[in-house]
Amino acid sequence: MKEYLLVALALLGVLILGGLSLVVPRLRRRPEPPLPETEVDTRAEEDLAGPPVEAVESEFSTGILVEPPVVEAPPLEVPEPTAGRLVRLRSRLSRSQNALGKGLLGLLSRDHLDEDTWEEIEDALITADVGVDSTREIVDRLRERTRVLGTRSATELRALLAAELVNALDPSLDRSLKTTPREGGPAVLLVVGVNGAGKTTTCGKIARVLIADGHSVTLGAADTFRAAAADQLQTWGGRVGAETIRGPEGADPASVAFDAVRRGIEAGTDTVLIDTAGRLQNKIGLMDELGKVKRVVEKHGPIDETLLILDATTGQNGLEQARVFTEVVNVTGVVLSKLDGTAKGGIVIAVQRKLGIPVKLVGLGEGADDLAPFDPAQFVDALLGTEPLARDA
Ligand SMILES: Nc1nc2c(ncn2[C@@H]2O[C@H](COP(=O)(O)OP(=O)(O)OP(=O)(O)O)[C@@H](O)[C@H]2O)c(=O)[nH]1
Repeated sequence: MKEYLLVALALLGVLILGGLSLVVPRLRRRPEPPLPETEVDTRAEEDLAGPPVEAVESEFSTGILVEPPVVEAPPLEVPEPTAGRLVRLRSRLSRSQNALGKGLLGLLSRDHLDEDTWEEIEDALITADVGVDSTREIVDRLRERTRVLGTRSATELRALLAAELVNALDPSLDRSLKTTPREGGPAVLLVVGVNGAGKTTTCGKIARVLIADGHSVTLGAADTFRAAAADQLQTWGGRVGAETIRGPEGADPASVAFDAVRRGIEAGTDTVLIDTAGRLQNKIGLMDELGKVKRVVEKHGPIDETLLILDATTGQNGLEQARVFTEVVNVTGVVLSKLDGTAKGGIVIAVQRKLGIPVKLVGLGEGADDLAPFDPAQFVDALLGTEPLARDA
């Protein structure tokens, strides 16, 4: 019995060894799976493998990494610096320069400044939309100074005229934009004005001005009346990397404005810029809507700056509309858009004088960087077509 057991065990051992010798070479010969070559193969493998895990470099790494396809975002634009823009864009004031500057300088070059000439000077200023009161003041001062100083040469007269125009623009006014963030929150800028004045375009340009000056910006598309306005604003923002907060068409502008400021706080942006709708049929409607936007935004904190966009080509008519806005919101600065499209650059003087609010920026074209910080002396030089040195002489 014992012998049978030993023989059976020996046979079993032989069988096991024989079986192994058949299986092991096959395992050794088994080919490596092919490396994925196409994106489709890779995707299929990834699908089987489950969610992707971070690649870890190890001794087992094949060294072949298959990069995911790269979707190229359009490169962000770098807006032009704002310093010196008015000087660079001075040729855009050529219409006004031809009508006002050349005319005035021609009159002042006459040999004899008689009563008729002074009247013609007055007419030229009034035609250029300087406004009757401002014109009288400018001409009276100019006459007085000419008499006292005994000025005769055309160059001296030009310098005196330039000085009076600068004086009428009150160079002491603070024209800086209040864009420095407050503690715990961004600075908030509200942009108001009638429809077509160039609000959305100017909002986009202001965002670029701020970004050029090193600020981060969140845009609020609270002009929910015109669906395209939000698209337009988003396109402006996208070009310089500013996020745009928008609501559905016809949404409550106040809630969009509120969300934009909240987003600005969360994202830690420096400035929130809110575009509003101006398409309101009457003063009551305007008061209601803008008043609500203001109240709701102020739940986050005070509004730092309210900019009124005025179309320079509407001249004195625009001033009446402007007054309505100043009654509803506390306008802290005026942006005169489309100054390139008028021969009546004198409107800048009238606007400031009538509204008592500084012109802070001027629009000088449809290009993205055609918005310049306003500077009275540079503006007058551009308007008269004189070089700064001639005025200072
Ligand atoms: N030439 C010139 N055109 C300008 C200037 N600023 C704005 N525009 C043009 O004015 C037109 C109206 O501008 P929008 O920004 O759409 O005006 P809006 O006030 O937002 O209009 P609504 O959204 O309808 O209320 C556009 O064709 C702008 O390109 C400027 O400084 N110069």
